[in-house]
Amino acid sequence: MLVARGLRKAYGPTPALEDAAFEIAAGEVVAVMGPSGSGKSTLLHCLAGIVPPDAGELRYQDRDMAAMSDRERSALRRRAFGFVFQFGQLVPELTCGENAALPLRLGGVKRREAARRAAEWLDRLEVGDVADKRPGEVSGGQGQRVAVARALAAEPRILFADEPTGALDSFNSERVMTLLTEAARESGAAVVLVTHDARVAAYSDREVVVRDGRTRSWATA
Ligand SMILES: Nc1ncnc2c1ncn2[C@@H]1O[C@H](COP(=O)(O)OP(=O)(O)OP(=O)(O)O)[C@@H](O)[C@H]1O
Repeated sequence: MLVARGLRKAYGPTPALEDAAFEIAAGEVVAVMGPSGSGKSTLLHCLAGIVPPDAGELRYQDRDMAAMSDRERSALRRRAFGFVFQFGQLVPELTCGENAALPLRLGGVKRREAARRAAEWLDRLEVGDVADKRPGEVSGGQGQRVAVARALAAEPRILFADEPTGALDSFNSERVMTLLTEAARESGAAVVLVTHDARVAAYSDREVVVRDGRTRSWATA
């Protein structure tokens, strides 16, 4: 579904990626691991078309992402990609239900239908009861589940998750990972999961380790 070869990216004199490779198939969960500063987030940002690599090949469903215009790339991100970050990044002025419906609304889905689909996903993530609350009124674990519901409600082909449980205790972390991977597998979405936590990586099918901007891949034990 997504294939990258020979990715390079430097921030000024600092190399972040040097000859990194990556691939992921539909329904696969791949953990990206490695020490702090090794290039994990940069790899995720390049794969998601957020940061343009300096060199290398990047193909989504056999389409060259480098050859796309900025507009095509952002349409692809909106339509086919979902995102979850360490801190849910919910919009504080909106209720959790409105937050979960937001990507659907931006994709042109009518308000009532978007609300219905968002509510279904909030229920699946066990946070249906906080739909009318604002993010400031819910716990970290609940907020993160809302963020996962928001990402999955839009039915992305690839979910990019950067330390999605980094701010959670171990109970919430395991629950969020279970719900996230179950939901992704059911919908056939691929998941690119950046984490430094081996317990989180254990939910993946395969691990890619980044060291000094270079990648190595193997099956999760
Ligand atoms: N926007 C930026 N401007 C300048 N340098 C950057 C930028 N983003 C990352 N870097 C540098 O690129 C290298 C790789 O960073 P990256 O964030 O990809 O690592 P990481 O493996 O995700 O780290 P962490 O686990 O600490 O989040 C580091 O040396 C970092 O300082």
